[in-house]
Amino acid sequence: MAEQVMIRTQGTNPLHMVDAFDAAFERFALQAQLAPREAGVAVLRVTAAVEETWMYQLLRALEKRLAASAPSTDEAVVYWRDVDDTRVLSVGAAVVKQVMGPERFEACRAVVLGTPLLTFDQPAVSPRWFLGAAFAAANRAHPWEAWPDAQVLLPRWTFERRADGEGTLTSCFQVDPAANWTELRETLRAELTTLVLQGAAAGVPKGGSDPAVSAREALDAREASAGSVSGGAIDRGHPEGAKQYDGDKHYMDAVAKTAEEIAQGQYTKAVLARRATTVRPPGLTLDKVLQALTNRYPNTFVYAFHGPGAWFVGASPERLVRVEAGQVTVDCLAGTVATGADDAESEALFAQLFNSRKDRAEHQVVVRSVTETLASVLAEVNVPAEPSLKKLQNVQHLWTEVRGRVRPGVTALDLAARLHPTPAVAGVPRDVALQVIAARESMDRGWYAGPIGWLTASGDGEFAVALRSALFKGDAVHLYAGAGIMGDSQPAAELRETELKLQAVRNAIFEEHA
Ligand SMILES: C=C(O[C@H]1C=CC=C(C(=O)O)[C@@H]1O)C(=O)O
Repeated sequence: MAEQVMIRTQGTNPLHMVDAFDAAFERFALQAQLAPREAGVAVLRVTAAVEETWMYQLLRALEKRLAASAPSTDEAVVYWRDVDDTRVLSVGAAVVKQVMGPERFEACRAVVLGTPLLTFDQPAVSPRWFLGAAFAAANRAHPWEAWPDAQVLLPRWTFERRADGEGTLTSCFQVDPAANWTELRETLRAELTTLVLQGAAAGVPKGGSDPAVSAREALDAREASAGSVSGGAIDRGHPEGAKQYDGDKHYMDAVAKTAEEIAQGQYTKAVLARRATTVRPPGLTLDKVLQALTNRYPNTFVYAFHGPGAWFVGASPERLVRVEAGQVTVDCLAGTVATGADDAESEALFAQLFNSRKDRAEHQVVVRSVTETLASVLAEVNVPAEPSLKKLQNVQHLWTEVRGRVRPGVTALDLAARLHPTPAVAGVPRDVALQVIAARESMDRGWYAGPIGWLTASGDGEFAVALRSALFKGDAVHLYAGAGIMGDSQPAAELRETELKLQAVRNAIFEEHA
């Protein structure tokens, strides 16, 4: 039996999760049979020591498994790490809905609020639903073919670890009054055991560490260790892969034309983005990329969403909205300058940014629009008089944190749907900016600059704007970045700015070559 096998780890034996879950399941099944209810999704949560290393290793094993399956396989896997350093890894789906069309957020909301959840815990457990969405509901094009306009997901397994080390395992699964509890228990137990062992096995340091080693082999290999995440070797022969820019000249022409129209007073602001495609270094695993992103950009949301044949990965500095117990927080992020070689240079550069008329105007457009959008749905809105600094490893931004109190019944998703797309990624007026973007970018943004994050049926949740992101598809990595264009924008400067932003993910990919 799995629980009798010693899995040697640096921390806690991850198999304890199976026993904790099993005991909770037994209690749940008993209560459910005593108090039969309608069909719905059962929610079980147990306290569990979820090791960070094990999470990365499980992700590595899952990536390997998904790469070996059909290219269209869109099995749900989400990694999410927030600015408070809570890390979440979810696998599988109890409920998943992919939505196309402009009513996508309403459709997702209906799924979340309309799914009956069964829990006997007090207070009731309100599990995280993950949601990811494209920048625009549009015909998807390369490299986003087959990706939905939005996807909402109630994971089957969610492993969570907070910064203070507290961890939980949450399981969601369909039940009905006629459920065969014995069978269900066996099925879930076997699934969880496989996941736990896949995570442990991905760290086995035997002869080059093959993450594909199966759970069964891991059981046999009693030496299994959940130790270091040394990962696959990166081909040092390709320092930056075959770098290929999809049209620098095209981008600068688009900026020039847009700035001219803005200077003529046709509209106020538009954010133009571009894509750069690079070759994925052979042997590079996503867990390494996520670790590198977290180390480099600790004050960002680090994420990985698995979708049809690809992974959407990034480290976003911008919170679209957070709702927690009625408190709302929204980031306004716009206005960018490079980080200097040392603190003094960084401060001097930030002072330039702070005093730049163009950047302050670009920033203020976002603050005004966000404040106006929130005014009608929040009971109270607080806006600092001046922007402050959001400093990242490679860039610095003007940042205003808007706070408020939500009116009853308004959810994090409602606010995200209203705010998206903010002028930090679209422009002002919104409809004109969206037309300019569609006409000038000549690419599909896909999920870049869309809202990604989580919500619960009780209305809490947190969404980031999916910036500093890349789509990992086959051996290609498609990186995305944009810049806010104003009437006095200089094409070469905006190109440089997007280049700095593209480096966020590129540097994490190639850091092994530094
Ligand atoms: C559109 C992006 O950044 C936004 C967020 C911060 C600063 C921005 C800027 O200065 O243009 C953008 O509004 C991106 O990273 O692709």
